[in-house]
Amino acid sequence: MVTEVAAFRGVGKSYGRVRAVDGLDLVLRPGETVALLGPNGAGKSTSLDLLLGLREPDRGSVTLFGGAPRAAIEDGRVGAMLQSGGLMSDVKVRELVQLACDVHPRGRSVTEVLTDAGITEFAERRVDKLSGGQEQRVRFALAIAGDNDLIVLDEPTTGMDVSVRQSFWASMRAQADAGRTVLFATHYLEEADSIADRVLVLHRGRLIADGSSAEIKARAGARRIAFELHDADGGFEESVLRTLPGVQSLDVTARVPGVRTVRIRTADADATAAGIYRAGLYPRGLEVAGVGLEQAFLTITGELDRQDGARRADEQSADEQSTDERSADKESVR
Ligand SMILES: Nc1ncnc2c1ncn2[C@@H]1O[C@H](COP(=O)(O)OP(=O)(O)OP(=O)(O)O)[C@@H](O)[C@H]1O
Repeated sequence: MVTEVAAFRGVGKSYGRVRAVDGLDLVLRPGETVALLGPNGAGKSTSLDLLLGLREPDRGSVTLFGGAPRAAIEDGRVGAMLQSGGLMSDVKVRELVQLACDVHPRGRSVTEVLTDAGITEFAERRVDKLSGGQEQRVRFALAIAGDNDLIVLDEPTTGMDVSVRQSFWASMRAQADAGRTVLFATHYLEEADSIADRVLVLHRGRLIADGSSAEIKARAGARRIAFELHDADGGFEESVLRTLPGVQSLDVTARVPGVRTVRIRTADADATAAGIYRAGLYPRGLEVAGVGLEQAFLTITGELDRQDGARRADEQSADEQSTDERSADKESVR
């Protein structure tokens, strides 16, 4: 029995000199709701195109349900909502959705699909009279027009305002609750955080994190500590705070006379808190909180950028050194 919904094995895809996907290894399992998160140009759309058989990898292999992506799509096991491609415009929403249900090998009832996508109220409207957000919901309806095992959505909430976005998330979650595997690409960390049970972070075509959003936040390691220091409890030097163990950044404000609010970002909240007391300070209203997914994401990608920068500098200095050595060799030959 195949227990993999999808698998990328050593996948690479370049456009000329741009490596859009660079050595991707990944398995999606049945019933997961997976967010593919990454900044612009990270390789999300290319990965989804490869998964759907719309592009061929230069290296490695991509399988869907253990076989070629196209075979799974022809069998009606996959529904997709992509960024590209227009909708047929001179038809009503209901007619378009009906058509999608009719041609799908495992088509569902049009009434059910309209309800699940939350578009019944504008089902009689012509497609070319819809707002951008409504159009996105119709695209979603087309992706769920059949009884698919996998639903792939590329930035589905682009163009939706906040309230529409939240009701759309409920529609996505309902698909996952019905046992379908859902893979969606997004820029919105909030979306990944609240819907996905697994978050994949792509950066420059590479998978740099894979876990629950809680695990990804924990990997970034940082915590925020906030408290007040009252002059009445004794004075303090800001340098004492700066040298506490684990401190990554420090912010001290004095909005009320005699009271300083201290905010610390730390790699080790326990050590920092112990250090505060050891320094003889009396922190009032001490709070410790984890960082959000956004901060975790920035920390992880920032670390990689620094590592890449350091590697490039090393490579450059190695190149310069070998050029120097070659020149020295030439000198000695002369
Ligand atoms: N058809 C193409 N021809 C040339 N380069 C391309 C093509 N499609 C994508 N790229 C490049 O490949 C890289 C990855 O692009 P991709 O669209 O997969 O990323 P993305 O994470 O989906 O970005 P976005 O969030 O902006 O949609 C980018 O540098 C992009 O400019």
